[in-house]
Amino acid sequence: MSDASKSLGDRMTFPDEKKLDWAEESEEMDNQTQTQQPAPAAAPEDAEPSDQTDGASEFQMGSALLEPEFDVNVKLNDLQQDPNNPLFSVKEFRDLNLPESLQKGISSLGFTKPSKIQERALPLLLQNPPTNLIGQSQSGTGKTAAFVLNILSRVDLTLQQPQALVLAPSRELARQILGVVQVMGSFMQGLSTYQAVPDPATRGQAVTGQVVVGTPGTVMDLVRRKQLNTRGMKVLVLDEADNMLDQQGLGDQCKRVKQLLPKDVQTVLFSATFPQEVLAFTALFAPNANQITLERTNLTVKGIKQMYLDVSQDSDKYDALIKFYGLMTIASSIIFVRKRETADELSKRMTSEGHHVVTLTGGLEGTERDAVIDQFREGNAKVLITTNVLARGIDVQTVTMVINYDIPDKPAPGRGYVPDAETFLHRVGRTGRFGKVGVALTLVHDKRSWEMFREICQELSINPTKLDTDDWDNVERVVKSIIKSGRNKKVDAETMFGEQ
Ligand SMILES: Nc1ncnc2c1ncn2[C@@H]1O[C@H](COP(=O)(O)OP(=O)(O)OP(=O)(O)O)[C@@H](O)[C@H]1O
Repeated sequence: MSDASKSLGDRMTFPDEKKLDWAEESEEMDNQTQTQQPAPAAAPEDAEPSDQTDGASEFQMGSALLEPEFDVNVKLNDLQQDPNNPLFSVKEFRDLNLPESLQKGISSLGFTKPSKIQERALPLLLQNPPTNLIGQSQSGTGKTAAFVLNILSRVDLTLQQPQALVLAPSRELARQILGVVQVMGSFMQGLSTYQAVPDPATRGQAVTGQVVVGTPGTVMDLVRRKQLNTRGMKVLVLDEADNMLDQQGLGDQCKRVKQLLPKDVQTVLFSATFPQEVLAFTALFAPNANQITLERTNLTVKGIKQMYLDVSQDSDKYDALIKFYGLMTIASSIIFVRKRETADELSKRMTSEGHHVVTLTGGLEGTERDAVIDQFREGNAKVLITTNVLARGIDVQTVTMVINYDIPDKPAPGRGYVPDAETFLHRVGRTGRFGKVGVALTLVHDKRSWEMFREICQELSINPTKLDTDDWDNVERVVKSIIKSGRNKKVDAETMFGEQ
């Protein structure tokens, strides 16, 4: 029996009781369903969105985790020929009726064929009169290009006023999306953009950019101070929409912003996750929307190889992490922790031992955050330690490993903290992007963390491979073979996809 085909029970056995600290801690689219609503005869009245919110807010190992570009291209071609893969499409970009300038923009980004979400969402987005859309597809499958192409095809270059607004949950994601707008629109003569994130340098300026991308709080401030005129807005996009609408503060701001836009604004919501309870009120935010949704069992990205390290206690996590890094070459990696303090502590410790790491948390100033993420994107720093602030949307192609140093959790009314499968999925989705292979490593250190991880795995139908810290040579062998199986495009379906 291959490792991949063992049952969850076989592969996720309880850690050795002797090692446990039992104390509780304080702290594809063939399966993708597409529902097309008939286009409303007249623009629908904006329903008041529900206020039902939940509160919250070159280490070296035979270069195992360094992918040669050629390999990746060959594999991408193969994946895009496989009808069961989210990157597959029947159509070519030229079949999507996009203007010549955008075809050039697409080529300049190096895209040859659309992914499924692009192929399916774009015809729905581009139809007239415009209709709302709720679009779901796995992490790293090209949702950004889908909504950016719609926006750019609707911008009237003769009008120097804001016409489209994209809201994102973090400063880094807003900056990244703006970058895509700029490259994709680089052949649209006269296109102007505006980055609406906290920035003392632009305070007080009137916004004239045709495409505005920002975070909800800053956009709200700009509208309130009458710097951003919303009258000419034709498209509103919420990226990571489930997260935006599910959080008390962010959700309220998004709703307020929407109320200030023209009633017939095309509302577009994208995410890799739309939990059932959130879908109900996203539908109120984007009434009569066409919907492209995924079955819960299809949310995981097959190229992301799931593993876990079972250590004895919380205080052993650090040594295990360092040992793991010592084994291999990792192009770039992201370590997710629960709290800022852990990020700072980990960073101090790793730095003092000669590792080059950078840290990004909500505790930094905007300009510091920009400097850190830019350093990481440019490859000047290979290890990024962060909190959930960067769990969603961030696209850095060189990231071959994501580490869950702490297992993601969320508050649940009356139940304290419960495992957060959505955040897990978004975190690990920072690797394995658009057909690349990546590794997601989760650290488990006691009964509670093990149970949380098991719940997440069950919810997402993940069958992770256990790495035994008693035998590091074997860890190296296991990791190598798992990655190799993901790389080899000729491996049988079970070996490649059977484990998740
Ligand atoms: N058609 C395409 N061909 C090749 N590469 C593409 C294509 N579309 C998008 N990409 C690339 O795929 C990567 C992931 O795209 P994107 O960031 O839009 O994913 P996403 O679906 O929004 O993911 P997430 O859910 O994590 O936000 C980007 O680097 C993007 O440039």
